[in-house]
Amino acid sequence: MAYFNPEPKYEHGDQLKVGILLANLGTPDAPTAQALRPYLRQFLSDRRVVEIPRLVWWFILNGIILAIRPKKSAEKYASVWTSEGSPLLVHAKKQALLLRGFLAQKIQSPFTVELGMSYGNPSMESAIQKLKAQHCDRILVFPLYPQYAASSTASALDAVWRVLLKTRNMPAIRTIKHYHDHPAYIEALAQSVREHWRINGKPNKLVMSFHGVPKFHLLKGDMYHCECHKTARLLAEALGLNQDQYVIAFQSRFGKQEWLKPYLANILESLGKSKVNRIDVICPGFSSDCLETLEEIAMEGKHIFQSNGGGEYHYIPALNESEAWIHAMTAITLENLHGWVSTDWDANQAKKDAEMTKLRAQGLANN
Ligand SMILES: C=CC1=C(C)c2cc3[nH]c(cc4nc(cc5[nH]c(cc1n2)c(C)c5CCC(=O)O)C(CCC(=O)O)=C4C)c(C)c3C=C
Ligand SMILES: [Fe+2]
Ligand SMILES: [Fe+2]
Repeated sequence: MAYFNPEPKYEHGDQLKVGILLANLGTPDAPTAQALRPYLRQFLSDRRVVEIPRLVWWFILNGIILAIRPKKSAEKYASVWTSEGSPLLVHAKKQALLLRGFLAQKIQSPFTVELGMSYGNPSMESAIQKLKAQHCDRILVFPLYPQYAASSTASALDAVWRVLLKTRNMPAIRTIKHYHDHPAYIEALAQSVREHWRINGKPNKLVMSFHGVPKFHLLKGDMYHCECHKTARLLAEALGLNQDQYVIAFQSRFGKQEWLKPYLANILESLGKSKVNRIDVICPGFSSDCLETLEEIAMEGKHIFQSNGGGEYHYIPALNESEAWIHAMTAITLENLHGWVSTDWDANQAKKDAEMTKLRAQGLANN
């Protein structure tokens, strides 16, 4: 079998395009143990996700985790699965469609948008092949993680590089590292909170929960923790919250190692025990609702808080397809496409420049 992927047929004169590759984590194909096993194997074999010596980890993964977790996780997935499929994939597909539509209002040169996942389907390979088939010679990779983490953002990029290693005619590549402090992203979050408060009134505390990672990632130079804190501070500022009105927490601890603290479960337990009347929980690091938000936060989190004596518990949905978020995605994309596409701004500018040139030639303009 050939090592390199076949190149699409190219005729002289075929139009070259810019490709925008939305990259996300991925999800199982079905909420069943059979579908969970290959998904979890691929996910948990990623060295960026689990950094335990390979041989030791091989025995733990195959002997213990893949024997127990698929069934347990499948039950959790079944509780959030929709008629259209896994929430993560359903939202990611809609975001890709909407982004294409919003960009079409702004970009005047040929472009396209595809979605690729680090684990599971649609794979990064299939996404890049679709871009190549449409003659994309320049690709912007947009990982849908606001805060950079080696275990999420860099894993998505690794998946892209693995495909490119087998590509003969390499496209030019640009990548977006993060957008944790982008004003349009912060504003999209703030708008979703304000809208929730307009309908439901305000809570006693806003809990901002981020996906956790092992603590040693931070100690070894992964700045994810700092970026989560910056997002939280900017969101609190946008909402006019003082430090007593919000708290930051990290969720989804996996395994026995120490992870980033405070753990969400401990925060919810102590807020419950303090008999707090109402808390709202938002997950600013998740651009789409998924297992981690709909099951762990909206269901499990509520149970922890209320079984410890807490009152009302509101989960504020992820940004999903909100207009402000698609606007933010559009802004972030356009900022990273400078020089690769012509926008309506460029076209207007070109028109103005042409008019000025004409006026100057006629001696009518002074500057
Ligand atoms: C084993 C360690 C894990 C690290 C490190 C990790 C980092 C990390 N994950 C996300 C986002 C998501 N993770 C999701 C599911 C999920 N995460 C882990 C483990 C680690 N994640 C597992 C084993 C699973 C699978 C589900 C389960 O069996 O519990 C999801 C949801 C996917 C879905 O289909 O809905 C997301 C999203 C980030 C952003 C991150 C690092 C910052
Ligand atoms: Fe995770
Ligand atoms: Fe989790």
